[in-house]
Amino acid sequence: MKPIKPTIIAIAGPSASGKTLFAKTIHDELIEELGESGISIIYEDAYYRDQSHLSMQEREQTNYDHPSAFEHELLSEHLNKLTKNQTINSPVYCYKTHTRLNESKIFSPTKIILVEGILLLSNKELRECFDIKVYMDTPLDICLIRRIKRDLVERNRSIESVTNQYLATVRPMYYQFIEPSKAWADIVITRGGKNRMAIEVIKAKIRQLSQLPPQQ
Ligand SMILES: Nc1ncnc2c1ncn2[C@@H]1O[C@H](COP(=O)(O)OP(=O)(O)O)[C@@H](O)[C@H]1O
Ligand SMILES: O=c1ccn([C@@H]2O[C@H](COP(=O)(O)O)[C@@H](O)[C@H]2O)c(=O)[nH]1
Repeated sequence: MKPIKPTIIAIAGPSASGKTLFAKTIHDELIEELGESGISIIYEDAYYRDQSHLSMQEREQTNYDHPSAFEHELLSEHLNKLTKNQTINSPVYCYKTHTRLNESKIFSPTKIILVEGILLLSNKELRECFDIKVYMDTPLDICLIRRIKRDLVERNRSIESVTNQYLATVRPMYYQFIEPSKAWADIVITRGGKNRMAIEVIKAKIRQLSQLPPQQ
């Protein structure tokens, strides 16, 4: 029997808008039903360019909110392979050292692939890989509060480094690249990663797609 072509769903939007929480909630609530080969998540952040050739001071100056910080060409190559039911070796990124780890993650195609990241809809090649494009439209001030809390606890940051980075790059790049990319979205979600109705709507669509017979 011919394997089903994976359906790729992008979840884009500003940093700390709830993309990860939204994707993980959908994944965790469907994994038992769909099984390991049914649904998985890929993170755009894993495709930040390696910076091990730079000093720590130089890495701290990088604009991580500009499209050039990502190896989008590798991500679109990987998504194209997955749609052909090929396995990929996904990079692993570390926020604390701002580098890729010396390891990769073997990632096998699943029927549904959720891809989450800030700049997924800003890149034409990537957009062409997505079957459904979702944008988390959480107000920027709410995102900032959540980002401060998260980055202090999970990403080894000080309040000063989070606020400096926010003013220097996060906020301007949001207005230049992320907010305009909303125009490409099929579905715009308000109120972040806990919007229960939005979670249920996407789950229902995934269930419907998962029941389709193999394509001829
Ligand atoms: N609706 C919400 N209410 C409260 N906290 C939330 C909500 N959505 C997300 N968060 C929290 O905000 C932080 C950032 O969310 P996250 O999903 O990591 O955002 P993103 O992946 O868009 O950067 C996390 O600590 C998460 O648990
Ligand atoms: O080394 C790094 C890499 C990324 N960032 C920041 O992360 C966010 C994107 O991740 P989210 O999970 O969507 O928040 C982006 O805004 C970068 O500024 C970083 O600080 N350091």
